[in-house]
Amino acid sequence: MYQHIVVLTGAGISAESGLRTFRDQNGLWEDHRIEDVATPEGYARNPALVENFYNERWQQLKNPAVTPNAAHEALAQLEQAFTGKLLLVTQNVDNLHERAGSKKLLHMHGELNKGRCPRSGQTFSLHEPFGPDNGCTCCIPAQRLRPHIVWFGEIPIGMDRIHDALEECDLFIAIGTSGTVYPAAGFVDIANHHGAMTIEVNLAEADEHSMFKAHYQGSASVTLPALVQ
Ligand SMILES: CC(C)NC(=O)[C@H](Cc1c[nH]c2ccccc12)NC(=O)[C@H](CCCC/N=C(/NCCC(=O)O)S[C@H]1O[C@H](COP(=O)(O)OP(=O)(O)OC[C@H]2O[C@@H](n3cnc4c(N)ncnc43)[C@H](O)[C@@H]2O)[C@@H](O)[C@H]1O)NC(=O)OCc1ccccc1
Repeated sequence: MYQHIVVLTGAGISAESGLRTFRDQNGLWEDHRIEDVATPEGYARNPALVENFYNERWQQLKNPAVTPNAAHEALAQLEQAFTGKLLLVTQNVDNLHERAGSKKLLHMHGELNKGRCPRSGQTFSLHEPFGPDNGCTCCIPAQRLRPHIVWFGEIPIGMDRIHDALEECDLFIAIGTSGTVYPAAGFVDIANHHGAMTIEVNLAEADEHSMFKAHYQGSASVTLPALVQ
């Protein structure tokens, strides 16, 4: 059977845990302009606006009602049970995968509960909201921590490791992602190009131009446990 699996997840896998997606109805981009809150230029223009955007999402993630769902758990169980190579690449900045027990995990777009020193690049766990008084401990004077998030126009994290895995994998599964943002949206092409089986799991029906060899329509928390058991 399969020897090397790469899984890619998007906001859809966390929707049933109560976290908003970006582009669905009532998505984050409905009441926030990408240019203002998810670009380095927007941050330079108005850091407080961007900090509010991430502080709100950080507070929501700390809400005890927000917990990993059956889809997160199914991936953690797959990692435990699978004897081959596996890499879980997430575009999500929430920590629901690691809270479900996933370890072979790469946050290609950063993490909500981390801040980064704009001068040294060092990251710090977030213990208080972003703001003018929340500075690094690696510089004198302390630098205002910026969200450890990959914004539009910035290079995603771990691209070499991801490319190596995509070129070797024999199974690529994409879960709860709209496939609208690159380079993540191009991973299926790389996997196909190397002869891998490519599967999409999404609430929406398959797009007619889909590059995936198989499509499972349904909610991640129902479809994924059935698929990976
Ligand atoms: C808009 C788009 C066209 N623009 C880009 O792609 C840009 C520019 C670009 C680069 N290459 C290109 C090529 C062509 C055109 C444009 C470009 N890309 C970049 O700027 C990237 C950086 C992009 C990262 C931006 N940051 C994010 N997130 C962090 C922020 C934050 O979280 O605040 S992107 C953000 O949107 C992306 C898409 O979101 P999804 O997760 O897919 O969520 P969405 O709401 O869209 O969809 C939800 C899906 O789930 C489904 N669903 C819902 N509920 C469920 C459910 N219950 N069960 C199952 N499925 C469900 C829905 O049906 C839907 O399909 C994700 O990546 C997400 O992280 N950087 C870069 O390219 O650097 C250079 C480079 C690259 C490689 C190597 C060297 C240099």
